[in-house]
Amino acid sequence: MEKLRIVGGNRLQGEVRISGAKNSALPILAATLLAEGVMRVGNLPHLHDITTMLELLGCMGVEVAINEDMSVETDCRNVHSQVAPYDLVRTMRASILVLGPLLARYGVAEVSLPGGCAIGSRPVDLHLRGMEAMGATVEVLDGYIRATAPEGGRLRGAHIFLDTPTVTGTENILMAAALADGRTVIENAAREPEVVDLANCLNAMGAQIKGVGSDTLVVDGVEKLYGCEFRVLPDRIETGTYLVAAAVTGGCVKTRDTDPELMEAVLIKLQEAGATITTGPDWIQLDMTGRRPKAVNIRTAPHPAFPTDMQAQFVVLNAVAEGVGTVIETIFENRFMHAPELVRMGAEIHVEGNTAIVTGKPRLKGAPVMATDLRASASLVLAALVADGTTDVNRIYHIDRGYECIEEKFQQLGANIRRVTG
Ligand SMILES: CC(=O)N[C@H]1[C@@H](OP(=O)(O)OP(=O)(O)OC[C@H]2O[C@@H](n3ccc(=O)[nH]c3=O)[C@H](O)[C@@H]2O)O[C@H](CO)[C@@H](O)[C@@H]1O
Ligand SMILES: C=C(OP(=O)(O)O)C(=O)O
Repeated sequence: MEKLRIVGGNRLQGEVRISGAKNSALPILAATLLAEGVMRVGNLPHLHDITTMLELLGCMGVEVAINEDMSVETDCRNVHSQVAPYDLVRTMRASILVLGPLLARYGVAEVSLPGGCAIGSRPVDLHLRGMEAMGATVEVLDGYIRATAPEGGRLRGAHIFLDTPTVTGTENILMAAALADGRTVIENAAREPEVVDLANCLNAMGAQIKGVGSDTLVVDGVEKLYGCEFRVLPDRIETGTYLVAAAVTGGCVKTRDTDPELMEAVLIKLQEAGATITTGPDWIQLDMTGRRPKAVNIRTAPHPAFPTDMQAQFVVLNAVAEGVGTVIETIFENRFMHAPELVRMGAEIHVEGNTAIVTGKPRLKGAPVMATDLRASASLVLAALVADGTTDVNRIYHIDRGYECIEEKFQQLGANIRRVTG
């Protein structure tokens, strides 16, 4: 098994290129199922989850051509299956994103029910209720969601109120509504930049979506969507992770090909921690000038508030900061799996329910640690970068789901990090 071996203590300096956003690329690739003609998607990150999504599309009969610049071309002419099998869905929950497009375009979908995962139970009831509101018959049988469009094979527009602004739920309903008969209104919709990116892509394909970026999306269904060229937006979570790496090591890092407008809540907290942030249209630089960060209080909530996908990284920031920081996780019920591993590295963290109280220590100590989910893994890498001695981060397949070339990018910034086997 591969692991990352990190010797801590180097102050990170330099520039790093930010990849396309995983959480935008995945729904956009699923949306290619809706296109008549060839779709070309650019700025795709080189990640396991992207490979899994391409494999999933491939097993349904989508023809996928990968270009050297990591853009892909998809052609749905020969789609012969509307099944998302367990073996692929279990490795990537986001496979659920094919449900809406399959049902809208082909009138049927059979998608393995994604199970719970380390961070929480993560039900998909709101996705299913949305499809039912649009007239679909949905049943869960033998671990599979089996959904069928009403007679005539076309979903109907509907008024849908989401109990909670689910990100992939909003995306699934949006894709289904784009080809439905009539108007769909999605209220309490998620407003994450990745939902906006998908909506912009669908509109470029010929969809009629209004209210993009707000919590009320109005979709007038069209009969056909067409292929187009679309470039995925930059990954705000990858950007934030490299900025926190600079902050905890007292360094100065410029993230390139990113977008400061996507991450206001995170940048405000980094400034509160004592970092000097400068930005341009497509870059963000964080300079810590060798100082230790100050502890900050964090409360995760749907966009535009502080993102849950940056929570673990800020627990590490607080773990090495001056003072005490309170971190409240309101999105997922079990997203503090990094805390016990960080405690093994000398951090002082007390978790009670959805709150972690983190008392900063001047130093952490290297140790073998185990990653349990994607952002928890990233947080362990950040802790290792600042810890005394060597840390082995095990089970890094989680990291490879979400961070492109992580060791090369950190090496470029002066970190002592390498991938080892065994
Ligand atoms: C591929 C992708 O984009 N993943 C992101 C997406 O996950 P994902 O879309 O799975 O997360 P959701 O926004 O759906 O989850 C938010 C909350 O809603 C609950 N819920 C969700 C759906 C549902 O049908 N019923 C229900 O109760 C969930 O359990 C959770 O408590 O948004 C999360 C929250 O920003 C991020 O952490 C993930 O990185
Ligand atoms: C939780 C995440 O991803 P996923 O929804 O794919 O599990 C994440 O990107 O942090």
